[in-house]
Amino acid sequence: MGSSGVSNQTKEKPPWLGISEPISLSGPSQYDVAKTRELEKYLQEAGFYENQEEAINMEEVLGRLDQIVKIWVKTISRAKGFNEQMVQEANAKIFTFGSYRLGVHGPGADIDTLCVGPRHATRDEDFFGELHKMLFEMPEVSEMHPVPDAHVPVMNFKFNGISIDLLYANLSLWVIPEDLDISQEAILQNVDEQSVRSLNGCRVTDQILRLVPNIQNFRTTLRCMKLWAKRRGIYSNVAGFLGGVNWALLVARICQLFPNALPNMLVSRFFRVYTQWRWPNPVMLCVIEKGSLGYQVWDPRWNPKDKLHLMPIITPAYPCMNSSYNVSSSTLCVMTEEFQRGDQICEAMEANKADWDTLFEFYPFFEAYKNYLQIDISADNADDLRNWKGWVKSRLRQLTLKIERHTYGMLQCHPNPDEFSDKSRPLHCSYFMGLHRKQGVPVSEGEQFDIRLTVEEFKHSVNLYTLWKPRMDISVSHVKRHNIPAFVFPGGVRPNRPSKVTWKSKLRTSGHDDRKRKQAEDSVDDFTNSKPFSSLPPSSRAVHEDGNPVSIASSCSVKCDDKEVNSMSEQKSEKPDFNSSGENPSGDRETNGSEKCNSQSNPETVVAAEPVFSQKENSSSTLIYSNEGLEELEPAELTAPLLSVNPAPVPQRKPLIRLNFTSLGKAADKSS
Ligand SMILES: Nc1ncnc2c1ncn2[C@@H]1O[C@H](COP(=O)(O)OP(=O)(O)OP(=O)(O)O)[C@@H](O)[C@H]1O
Ligand SMILES: [Mg+2]
Ligand SMILES: [Mg+2]
Repeated sequence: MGSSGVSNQTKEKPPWLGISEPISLSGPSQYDVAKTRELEKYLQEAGFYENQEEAINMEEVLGRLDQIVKIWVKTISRAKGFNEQMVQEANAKIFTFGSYRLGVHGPGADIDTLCVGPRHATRDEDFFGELHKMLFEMPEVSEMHPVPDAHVPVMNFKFNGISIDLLYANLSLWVIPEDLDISQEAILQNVDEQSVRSLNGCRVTDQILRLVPNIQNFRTTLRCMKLWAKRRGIYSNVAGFLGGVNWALLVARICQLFPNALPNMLVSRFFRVYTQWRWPNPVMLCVIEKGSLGYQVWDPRWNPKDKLHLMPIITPAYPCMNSSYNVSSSTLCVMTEEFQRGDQICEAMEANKADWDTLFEFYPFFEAYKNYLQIDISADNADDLRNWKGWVKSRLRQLTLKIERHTYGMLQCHPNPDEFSDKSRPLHCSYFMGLHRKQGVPVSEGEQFDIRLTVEEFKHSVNLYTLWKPRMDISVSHVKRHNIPAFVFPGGVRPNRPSKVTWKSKLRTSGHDDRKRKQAEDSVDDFTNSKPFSSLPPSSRAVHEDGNPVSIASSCSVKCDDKEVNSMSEQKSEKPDFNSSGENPSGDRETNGSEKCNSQSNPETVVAAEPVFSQKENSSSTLIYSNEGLEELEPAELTAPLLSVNPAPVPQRKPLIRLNFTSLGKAADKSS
C-alpha cells in the first residue's frame, strides 16, 4: 500500500501491530511499575471499576436478554406461519460491544448490545414492533425509548436498573448459528445499511481488542483516559468532544506505538503523541481496506464530506469510518489544550512535582469564563423531558457552530457536556456554554456581539422537533460568571472565592524550575488557571471565516514546533515521528520537529488532498497577531448589532437592556 492508508491488497503481516513500526520497544523501569500500581489504586478508589455485585447483575441481565430474543424469534416465526421444526430452529443472539465488551465500563455506563436475527425477522415490524412490545410489558424494563429513525436505530431502556442500548442486525441467513462469527466481511452481504452500522459496533470493538499488543495494559490506560476526559469535561461525542470509542481508538494506537510500555508510560506517551499530532491527519489502527462489497470507506481524497473532518479517528473494521465527525474547531482546541496540560503534568510527575490527583483535577468550567450561555429546557412529564433533552442535546452543537459562524469566529463557545438540574425545579434541566472572544484579533473600541438572531434561529430549529409536544420549552440566556446559579456547584453551594491555585502555580511557589516555567509566566494566564486558549498562539484559535476546516485544524496543531520537540526530555528514539498520515512507517526517528510537521512530502497519502501548513506558515500567522492576552467579553460586547449579521433593527427598550437577547428570546418562546 506504500504509505497510503487505503488499500485493497493483502500484504505479508509485519511483526508489529498497526500501520507503522513501534516508536519504542522499551519496557518499564522500577519507577513505571510503581507509578502504574499507584494509578490502578487511584482508579479503584475513584470508583471506576464496577463491584462484584454489579458485574453479576450485568451478566444476569445479558443472559435474560439473550433468552428474551430467543423467545421473540420463535414467536414471530410461528406468527409468520413457519412449521414447528422451523420454529424450533429459529434463533437470535445477543452480542455485546462498546465499553462493556472492551472490559472498561465504569459504574453507570450503559451496556451496548446487538441482537442478531434471521432474514425473516424484520427491523420495523418484528424488532421495533413485537420485541419492543415484549420488553415494554416486562416489569424489569423501564424508561423504554425506541429510536427507529436514528442513523443507528436503537432501543434504549433499563433492565433491572441497568442502561441497555439494543441495536438490531437483520442478517441474510435463515438460521443464526449459536457460534456465529460476525468478524467475517461476508456477514455484511445483502443486509441493510442500518444492519451494517449496527454490526460494526461489535466488529469495531473486537478489532480493537485484536489490534492492541497487551489487552490488560490497554484496558487500564483506557480507564485512566476515560476518567481523565470526564474530569476535564471533554468526554462527549454529542457535545463535539470524544466519546468512548474515540478514546479507545486513541489509546489503542498508543499501545501499538509503545508495545512493551506499562499504563503509566502509555498515559504519558498518549499526551506527548497527541500534543504533537498534526490533525487532520487520521489516527488509524490498521490500513483502510476498500473491501469487496462496495460500502463507502473514509477517504478524504474522494469524499468531500470526509475532507471536513478536523480530528479523524478511523474505525478499524470494514467499512472503516471516521468516528469523530462531530469535532469542531473550538472543541479541537479545547482538547489540544488538555493534551498539552496532560503532557506537562506527566513531565512534572516524573520530577515528583505532581501526582495523579493533579492530572485528574476537575476542569473548573464555571471559573473559566466571564460569560456563559445558559440553555434551560423543561417539559410536562419525565418521558417528554427525556425525549426533549435528547433532541436539544443533539442540537446544541449547532448553536455553537452558528454563534461562531455568525460572529465570524470572533466569539467562540466552549460547551459543557454535563446537564444540570435545579432540585427545586422538577422537569427542568440546564446546559451551559462558556463564551470567549477569539484571541489575537485586536479589540475595536465599542465592538459588541449581538447573538439574539442566532439564538432565535437556533430555538426555531430546535422547536421543529417532529415529536414536539406542548410545554416542551427552551430558553437561552446570557449569564455572567457571578450570576451562575448555585445548583451547578457541588452540593448546590457556590464556592466563596474561586480557587486560583493551579498545579502550575503550586510548582512555582515550591520553587520548581521546570522547563515550562518561563513559558507559563510569559503567558497571560495558563489554561489550568481556568482561561482557555491562552497558551496556544493566536493563529491556533482562529476560526476562519470561510469555515475552512483544514486551516483551522492545521493551526490547532502548532505545538509541533522545534522548540517543543527539542525540549522533550526523552531520548530521540522515544519521540514519535509523524509523516503525512500522522505516522512513521519509515522508522526514521532522526527527523526534527519541523520536518515531521511537513505533511506535503508524500502525495500518496490518505490526506494528500489536504493542504497542511508547515511550521513556517504557523509562525508567520503568529506574527500577524501580537496580542497574546486573553480578553474576556464584557457584557456590552454581547449586545450591539454586528451589522452584517443582524440587518433588522432591534427595537430599543427603556431602559436600554444591554444584555437583552435573553428577554427577546423569552418573548419569542413557544411557551409564552
Ligand atoms: N461515532 C461513532 N462512530 C463509530 N462507532 C460508534 C460511534 N459511537 C458509538 N459507536 C459504537 O458504539 C459503541 C458504544 O458506544 P458508546 O457511546 O456507548 O461508547 P462506549 O465505548 O461503550 O463508552 P461508554 O463507557 O461511555 O458507554 C462504540 O464502542 C462503537 O463501537
Ligand atoms: Mg457504552
Ligand atoms: Mg451506548
